Amino acid sequence: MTLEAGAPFGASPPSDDHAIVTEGLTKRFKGGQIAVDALDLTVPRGSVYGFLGPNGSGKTTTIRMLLGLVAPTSGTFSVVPLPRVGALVEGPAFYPYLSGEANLLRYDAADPTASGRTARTRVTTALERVGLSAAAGKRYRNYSLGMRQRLAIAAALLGPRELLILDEPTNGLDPQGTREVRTLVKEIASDGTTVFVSSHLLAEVEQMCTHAAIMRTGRLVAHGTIASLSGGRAPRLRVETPDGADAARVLRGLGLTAVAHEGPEVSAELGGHAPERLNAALVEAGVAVRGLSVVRPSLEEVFVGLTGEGFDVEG
Ligand SMILES: Nc1ncnc2c1ncn2[C@@H]1O[C@H](COP(=O)(O)OP(=O)(O)OP(=O)(O)O)[C@@H](O)[C@H]1O
Repeated sequence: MTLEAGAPFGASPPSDDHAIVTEGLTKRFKGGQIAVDALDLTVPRGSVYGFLGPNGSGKTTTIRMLLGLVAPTSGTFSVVPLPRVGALVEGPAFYPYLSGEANLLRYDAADPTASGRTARTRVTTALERVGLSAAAGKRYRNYSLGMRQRLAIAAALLGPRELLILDEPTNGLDPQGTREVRTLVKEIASDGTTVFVSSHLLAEVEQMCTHAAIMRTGRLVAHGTIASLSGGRAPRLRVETPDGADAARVLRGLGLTAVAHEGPEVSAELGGHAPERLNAALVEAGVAVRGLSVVRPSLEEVFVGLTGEGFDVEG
C-alpha cells in the first residue's frame, strides 16, 4: 500500500542526517507475543538500508509502526514527514485488463490529496523512474513478474519522496524479476532517496544495500554499514596447487599469517599483501598455481559468527 498523507500519532521528523530513528521501539501483540523488542534503529539519509531477518523476526511489524498503521506498545520513533514517504507493504491490487499507465492513473485518483490536473505528469514520471515508459500501454496481465513489481514501486513513487520503504520487494519473484528490482532500488537511491528495504535474504541485502540491521526474534543483533558488518573478519588468500607444502612455505616466508594447507588448497590471511605479487612470487619459486583468489567473509559468515546460527539464505 502507499501512504500519502497524515503524520501518525507519536511520529516527529528526525534530524537532517537521518530518515528514520527509533528508540526502544516495542510492539507486544494482545496475547503477549513480543514482535519487536526495544528496537534502536538509525537510518542515515541517502542510504539503502537493508532490514534483514528471518520470517517472523518483526520486520513487517516495525515497518507498520513506522507508517502509523500499528501503534507501538512503548518506545519512540521519528520518520521523515509521511507525504514524503513512499511505501510498498502489500502490493497494490492492479487490474489485469488495464495498462500499467491506466492502473497508475486509477491508483493516483484514489488519493484525495493529489491534484487531478497533474495526475498524468505524476504517472509519467513514476513510470519513467521504474523503467516502464515503453511498456506503459501494455496490459498489466502481460507484464512479467519483475514489471509487475516495478509498477507497484512506481505506485509508491507517485510524488516526490525522500524515503521509500519496501517490505520484501523481491518475495515471489523469479531470478530475472529479482535482478530488475535490485537494479531499480539502486537507481532510485542514486538521486539521494533513502531506501529502507526488508528482506530475509542475506545475499540480496549484501548486493543491494549500503547499510543493514539484522533482526532475530524482534531484537536487533547487529547493524552498520555492509563494509563494517563484513569487515570484522580479514580477507584470505586461497591458492589451488598440487605443490601445497611449497606454497605454504613460500607464503610463510613472505610474512603471511594463519597459513593453512589442506589437500590441493593453501590459504592464508591476506593482510596488506598484493595478490598479484604473491602469485608472481609463488610461480617464481616453482609452485604450479592452478587458481588464486581472495575470499572475503560474506555477511552470512558474519551473521553466523554473531549468532551462532544459520540463516535462511535461499528463502
Ligand atoms: N496482528 C498480529 N497479532 C499477533 N501477532 C502478530 C501479529 N502480526 C505479527 N505477529 C507476530 O509477530 C511476530 C513478528 O511478525 P512480523 O510479520 O513482523 O515478522 P517479519 O519479520 O515481517 O516476518 P515475515 O517476513 O514473515 O513477514 C511473528 O511472530 C508474528 O506471528
